[in-house]
Amino acid sequence: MDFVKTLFSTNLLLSGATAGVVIHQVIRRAFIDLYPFTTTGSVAASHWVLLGVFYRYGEYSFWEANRRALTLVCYTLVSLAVNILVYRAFFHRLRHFPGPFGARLSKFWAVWQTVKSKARWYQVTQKLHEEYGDYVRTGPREITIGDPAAIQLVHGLKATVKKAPFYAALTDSVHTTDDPVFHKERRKIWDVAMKESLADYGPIVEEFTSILHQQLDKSLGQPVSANALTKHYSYDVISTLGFGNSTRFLEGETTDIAKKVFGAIERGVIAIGLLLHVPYLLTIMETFTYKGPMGEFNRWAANEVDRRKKVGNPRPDLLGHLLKNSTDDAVGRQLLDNEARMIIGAGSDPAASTLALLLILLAERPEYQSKLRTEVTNAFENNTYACGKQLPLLDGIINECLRLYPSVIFQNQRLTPPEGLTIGSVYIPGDTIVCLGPYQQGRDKRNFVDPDEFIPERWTTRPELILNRQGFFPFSLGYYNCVGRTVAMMELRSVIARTVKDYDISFPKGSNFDGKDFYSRIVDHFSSGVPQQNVVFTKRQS
Ligand code: HEM
Repeated sequence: MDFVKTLFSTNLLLSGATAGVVIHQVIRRAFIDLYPFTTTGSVAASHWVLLGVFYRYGEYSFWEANRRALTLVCYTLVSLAVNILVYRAFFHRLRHFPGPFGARLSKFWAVWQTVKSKARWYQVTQKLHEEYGDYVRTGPREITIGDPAAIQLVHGLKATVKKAPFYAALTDSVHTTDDPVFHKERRKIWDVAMKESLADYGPIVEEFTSILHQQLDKSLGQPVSANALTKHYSYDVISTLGFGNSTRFLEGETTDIAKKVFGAIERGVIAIGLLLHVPYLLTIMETFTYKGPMGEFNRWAANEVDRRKKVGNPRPDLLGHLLKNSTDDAVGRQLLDNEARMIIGAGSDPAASTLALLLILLAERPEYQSKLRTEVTNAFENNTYACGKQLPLLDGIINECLRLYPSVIFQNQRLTPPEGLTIGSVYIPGDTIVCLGPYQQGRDKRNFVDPDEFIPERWTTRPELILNRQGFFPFSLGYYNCVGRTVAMMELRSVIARTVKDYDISFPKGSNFDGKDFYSRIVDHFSSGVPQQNVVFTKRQS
């Protein structure tokens, strides 16, 4: 009975309802969801404070004081939730933007759409643009933009936006930070590291392409997984460029630890694809999985940093530069561990996806293999090819692959400055997350003629098929663009040029490859996940 009396106490009900209104007004513009532990801690702390107040100043037993404190906290939370939902639905500064009703209320709507679309959020946003236009509200404080006029304002060098809270949800690195000052300082170090070693990276990339070919020679005429082959290649290359220590996947001499680590990365990116809509869950996941599924990866990266510190490296590597430029304390050490993981995560998956797609696109189009072969053969000097070298059709094929299927398919979320952002006649209020991605722009009729068609000539002999070149930014743009772009292009050029020169690429006999179905199954987990596909390599007579 006491319990029922407490539960229906008018005083508690009114106090809770009022507290909900007040708290909502205070936190309305803040990203409290970025601090899940502080938020949960504050709720728990408020229960204990209220218990103390009721016990000390009210004439209640401990258990009654506890009941009243709990009831008041619950009423406050319910009132807060109602306030938040009503405000988001009808009074929010983004209320004039069209979009599905559920998206106004919570980002869990986007999580649900991701689940329903089998991790193809990029297809969901594409449909939303068709239904609602260029500016669609995809979250309580999020707008997805399809308007090409916004590209430079969101990603260009003069953009006033910064990285969105998603980036701050993960541990600090050059990529995962929303602090522009920290990013600028750290990015300078990465840029110098890349620039100083570029000439040394070329021969390393070529060496691994030779190893890849040695492996192909062992399985000529047999089905080979394009996904596994390119993943092994990109892991081996990036672990050597990054740490001076190849994972040796291509040669099949890898360790169990490396296998476990890279299995953990694959599971990790799937979780990121789902949870990037709710960054606070990413923070929680990262905290609790340090010793869990991703723990193996974290420990491996930390060991690599230790090993690299001890042994030095006669070959130039990225970590060597970062070591020289990080403080020798706990903060510097943590940053190095985070960036060691970054090197592998950012450096392997996107390059592997693009390489796999290039092999599949070429297997589908033997006519491009023969055109490319002519171009590449003429570019060989003394029987060698320098992967830094641009070739028109080769780069056209790579560009067309990245335009149609960008391997970082994430919409590069940004946050508008407090004064907001104006694009033509559209005003987006301050502190809004804006999403503008390479997939949607690459497929836009305002940027490309026949945008869904694979036409490499638009980059060579048919420039009239490109209406707005700015619509092509698979490596992003501006200050936050890809630091590894040149290395990535070296890998793509080296593998594709040399493979097409020496091999015919085809699908296994009787496989009836259905391109429309295959490409529609590409999934979106920050980088793109390419469905499993076998290809066959046949050696050409030189
Ligand atoms: C085909 C291959 C690749 C593609 C398509 C690609 C694409 C991108 C894109 C779109 C971004 C911006 C992401 C964002 O704004 O959240 C990015 C950032 C980044 N990429 Fe790449 N990338 C590739 C390969 C590489 C390689 C080989 C490395 C080498 C380590 C690398 C390192 C990075 C880093 C460190 C960043 C963060 C840069 C910053 O925030 O300042 N990427 N990449």
